[in-house]
Amino acid sequence: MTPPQLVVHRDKELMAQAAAARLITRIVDAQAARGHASVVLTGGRNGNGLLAALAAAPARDAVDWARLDLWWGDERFLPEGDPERNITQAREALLDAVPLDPARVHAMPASDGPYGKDVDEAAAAYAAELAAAAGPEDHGPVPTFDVLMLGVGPDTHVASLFPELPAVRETERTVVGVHGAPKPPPVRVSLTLPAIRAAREVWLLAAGEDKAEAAAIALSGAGEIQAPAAGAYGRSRTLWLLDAAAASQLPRALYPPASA
Ligand SMILES: O=C(O)[C@H](O)[C@@H](O)[C@H](O)[C@H](O)COP(=O)(O)O
Repeated sequence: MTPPQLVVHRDKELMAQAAAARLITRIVDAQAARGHASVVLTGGRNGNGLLAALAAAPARDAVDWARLDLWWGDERFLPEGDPERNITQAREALLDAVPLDPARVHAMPASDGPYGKDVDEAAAAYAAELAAAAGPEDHGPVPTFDVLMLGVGPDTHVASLFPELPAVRETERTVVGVHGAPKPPPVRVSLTLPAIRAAREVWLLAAGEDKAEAAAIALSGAGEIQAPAAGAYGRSRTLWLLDAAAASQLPRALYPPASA
């Protein structure tokens, strides 16, 4: 497990801009090193705020968008094009504005897609797509994502892994169907903790006072079943990107003195 590093920004706007700049650099570096990059997107306001900031950043043109694979950490199991689907929101915030290769945009299945209402089938299909994209250099049935982003819920959930629900206990499968999520909609598709941990870098985004308790709990040694965010870490880096409000309840020993 890579111990979390914390970066605290003054407010959520600055956090989104700085994270967008960081993501551009990370993608450009990965493309220079390996010819392509892979990023896992998250739903939620913070993730979409980052994408909108990226859309507005002039440096976005430094990215070779056609050599970028996009995956999702979770999806709300709703019909294609539903405004509540994470991909619909990501398209609006950024994806429609950049020249991506559609074959590299790995949407999670919709509830009116080939698996119909069967969310478990849909999850298995996404797991198969991930496995097909993994190469011999990867460590298992999931590609080594360059950056995997996660919003953090006030209850410490990440992706659609909610405290104590079966999905957060999954140790074998890489993608699961989620039933009865406390955040609407109740039916979702989610990467599991083992899939999340295949990433080189995991970035957790938390802004606002309603995230302060969750950040403090997850960063104070809580167990991952009770606090899923505590179980989200990357192979080489785990980065918490916070605004000052979300950092306000962190134990003093953790709070980076030079920031905010
Ligand atoms: O589908 C979703 O809702 C998410 O992927 C979810 O895990 C989200 O990232 C958090 O709930 C934080 O959301 P906010 O950034 O809006 O607080």
